[in-house]
Amino acid sequence: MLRSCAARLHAVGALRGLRGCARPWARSSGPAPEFFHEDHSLPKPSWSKDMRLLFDQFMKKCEDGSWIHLPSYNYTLFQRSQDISAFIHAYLPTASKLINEEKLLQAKIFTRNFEDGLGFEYVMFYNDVEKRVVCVFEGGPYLQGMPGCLHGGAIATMIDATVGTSAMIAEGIVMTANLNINFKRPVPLCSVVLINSQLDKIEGRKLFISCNVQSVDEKTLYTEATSLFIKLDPEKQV
Ligand SMILES: CCCCCCCCCCCCCCCC(=O)SCCNC(=O)CCNC(=O)[C@H](O)C(C)(C)COP(=O)(O)OP(=O)(O)OC[C@H]1O[C@@H](n2cnc3c(N)ncnc32)[C@H](O)[C@@H]1OP(=O)(O)O
Repeated sequence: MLRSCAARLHAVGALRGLRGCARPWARSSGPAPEFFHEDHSLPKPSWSKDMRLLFDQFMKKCEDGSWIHLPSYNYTLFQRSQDISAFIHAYLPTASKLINEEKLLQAKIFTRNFEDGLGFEYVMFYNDVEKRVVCVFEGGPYLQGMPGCLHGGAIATMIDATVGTSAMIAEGIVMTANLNINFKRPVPLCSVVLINSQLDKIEGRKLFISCNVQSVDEKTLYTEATSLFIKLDPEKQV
């Protein structure tokens, strides 16, 4: 069990471009530039007290191995242009005709490219036995929708990132096919919330993952969501 979990996390690491991880579609290998390796899921001066407290609580749970802290980077999906190109041609051949590969070199994960404390601050933890990913998330002032509230698109983004991480850990290269969200209460801007995801079932290439967003004291249920992810099949020519 531990070995397969480690293998899947290794695969997620590969998706995130960790140094030394195998990338089966990659045509080249070699060291990545250092800036790829700053882990943005570690405490920063901009984090609130609640964010730090929850980070510490989950890190404590990691000590016996039941939970795993998932690192997070802000760089492009892959380290070299050949890798990007190989990935897109293997998995997204139809889309590849419309993609400007030069621009791809500037691509970054958009949740990780605001100045510290202004946008998406988050850290995720994974429990293999329970098939859960929990995200501790604080949406900064640049994510405002209605005055004083977090933009619904920002909430949807973080739900997608959380359930997407769960799907990638389970099955590797996946895409969101369906994301169904009920916004039940507005999320106060700059408050910390817990995004709890649960892998419900896998049927062939389909992964069903549910999710909720709660206040830190778990008294307020802000959002509920269900999602469907599809494991990409290179034979299908999406
Ligand atoms: C690789 C990532 C690296 C990331 C690096 C790390 C960074 C950290 C990131 C954190 C995580 C972020 C996660 C973000 C993830 C996105 O946001 S992805 C972006 C948004 N999604 C998209 O653009 C997907 C667009 N859609 C598609 O490309 C295609 O529809 C799909 C989803 C690939 C499926 O196409 P397909 O492989 O041809 O599947 P198809 O054979 O049609 O259907 C397979 C089955 O699924 C069912 N199905 C398909 N679609 C649906 C649907 N919408 N509703 C219900 N059933 C459906 C079919 O009915 C079929 O069922 P069965 O007949 O087998 O029972």
